[in-house]
Amino acid sequence: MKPFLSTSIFRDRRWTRLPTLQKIRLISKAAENYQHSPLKPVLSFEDAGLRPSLAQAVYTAFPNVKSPTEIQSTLISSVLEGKDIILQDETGSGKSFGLILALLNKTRMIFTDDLNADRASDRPAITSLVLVPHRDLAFQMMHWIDLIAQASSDNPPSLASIAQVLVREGRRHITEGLPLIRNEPPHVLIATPASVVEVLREDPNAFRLRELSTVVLDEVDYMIETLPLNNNPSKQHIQKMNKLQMHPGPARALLDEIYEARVKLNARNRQASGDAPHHSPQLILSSATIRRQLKHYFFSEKQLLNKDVVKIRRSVMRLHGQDELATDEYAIHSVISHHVVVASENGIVNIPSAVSAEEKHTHPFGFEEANNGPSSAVSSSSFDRIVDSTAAAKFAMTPSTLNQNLLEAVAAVFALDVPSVALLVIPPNASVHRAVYDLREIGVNAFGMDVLVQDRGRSYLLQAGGEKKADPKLLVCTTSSIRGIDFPSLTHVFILGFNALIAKDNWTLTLDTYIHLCGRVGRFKKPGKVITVVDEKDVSGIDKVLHTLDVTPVRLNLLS
Ligand SMILES: Nc1ncnc2c1ncn2[C@@H]1O[C@H](COP(=O)(O)OP(=O)(O)OP(=O)(O)O)[C@@H](O)[C@H]1O
Repeated sequence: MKPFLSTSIFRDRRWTRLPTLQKIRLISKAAENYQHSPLKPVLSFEDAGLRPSLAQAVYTAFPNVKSPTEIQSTLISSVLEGKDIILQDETGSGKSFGLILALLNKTRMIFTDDLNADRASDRPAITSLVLVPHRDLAFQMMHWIDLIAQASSDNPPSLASIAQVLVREGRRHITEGLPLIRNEPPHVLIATPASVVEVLREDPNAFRLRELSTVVLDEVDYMIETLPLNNNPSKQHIQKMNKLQMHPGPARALLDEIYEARVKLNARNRQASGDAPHHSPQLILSSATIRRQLKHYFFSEKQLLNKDVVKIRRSVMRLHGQDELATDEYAIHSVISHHVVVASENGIVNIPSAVSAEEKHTHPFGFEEANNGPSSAVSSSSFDRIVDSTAAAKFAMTPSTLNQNLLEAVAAVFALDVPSVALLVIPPNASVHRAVYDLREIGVNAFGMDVLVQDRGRSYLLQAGGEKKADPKLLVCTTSSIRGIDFPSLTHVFILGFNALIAKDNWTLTLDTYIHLCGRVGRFKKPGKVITVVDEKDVSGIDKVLHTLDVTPVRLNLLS
């Protein structure tokens, strides 16, 4: 038998042949025609299809989780029926959580190897591969699974055989986790696409992708880059398209590899009779923001999906045309209040277009009591643990590239308004270490976010309350590690350097970035504040984003 991946990009780095421009221009009829699945009524997790022992462990591990949402009911039963799924609902509605439960419930894949005529041996294989955009989301999912396994009363197997994470981690070589995966293949492998590609390049037999039962792409639109559909593309647009096909990125490359057979079958069957049957592995795409261009990629350009895909969605905020739900049903309009602070040498003020909270009828916040006075001073010894002393010495000698007026503004609002924990999101190319250093220099209790470290994120993965703490924390991260992160006790998101988040020539992407950043609060309809801190030249940019999303900025009274 031909060794798996022997002619693939993982070994010799040859890329798939470029589709013609004409093909790219075709807008799929299949993508336009497929139907939404009717949502199932909310019953219990057992009724949705979870084993009673798994459902019981979920109730014990997550006391707030009492029954599935409509979306989760429909999702769990569709996953268990083996259907391809597109899952789209607003941020914080429980998509990832529902997915993990459904995957844990799937039957474990076991293969029988014929060692010789007399002896056959059963070999457990990886049942589901969950692809996520960054390591923190992988570890967050792993944490959920760990809690469920611990709460399980039916003597579960080792955690490693239930789930493992494969991501790039500091100086650790990516292949270091491989022996464990080989010896004890997990039921669910959670990985970033880049780490799977990297491992398979080094060892094409590291794991058998063809034996997978399910492949999930959570935050799919972040991992599969697509360009807006354009029937009259400019030269520049065509150049970008060609570049994307020459350098497809790890998620695209991995899907090409896993679904090679399905793509061929679909192409043949569509020519013959219009649609193809399912071909394993089951493919699940999930995000709050799945736009037309991405569907076009899966249905037309790659022919990975057919119209028999199950589309599960409740509320999708459309950027063009009519929304399906009343505006106040979206968390972004109802429970999240949006603020824009303009910082300059002269101080900080509200954006001119902001209205008062009374005019906006904002949701009353459960954390009204302001934390007056500056946040606790940071001792140099605790500082050394967070930014190592060599880095600190270097930072002290070099000017920061971060705008200090903006940092001062964050520090002021943080000190006056944040009861327990807030997130500060900085542009993808900015240094988290440097931002933490600069913030600590002005007295802010800042940490680089890391869900593996207790006081930098791990302890916030479960806490529900937004109660006032003596030493509120500011967790700093970049836009590339924010997707899907769920800190139930988070009340504030600060966004810095908004200009760097504006995607030139891709307005939808800019809007989606804002939607996901502010989606860290307002989760499961809990109130939260998003505070974008800009300098004067970026006022019109953020105004345009808010206006397009039908969001009215609210004045922060503490500035007046
Ligand atoms: N049925 C439920 N009842 C109560 N809480 C739930 C339920 N399902 C999920 N949650 C909680 O909702 C929170 C958000 O879940 P999750 O991260 O899965 O949302 P998401 O839709 O994937 O968000 P994003 O789009 O930002 O990735 C989690 O804290 C989870 O524990």
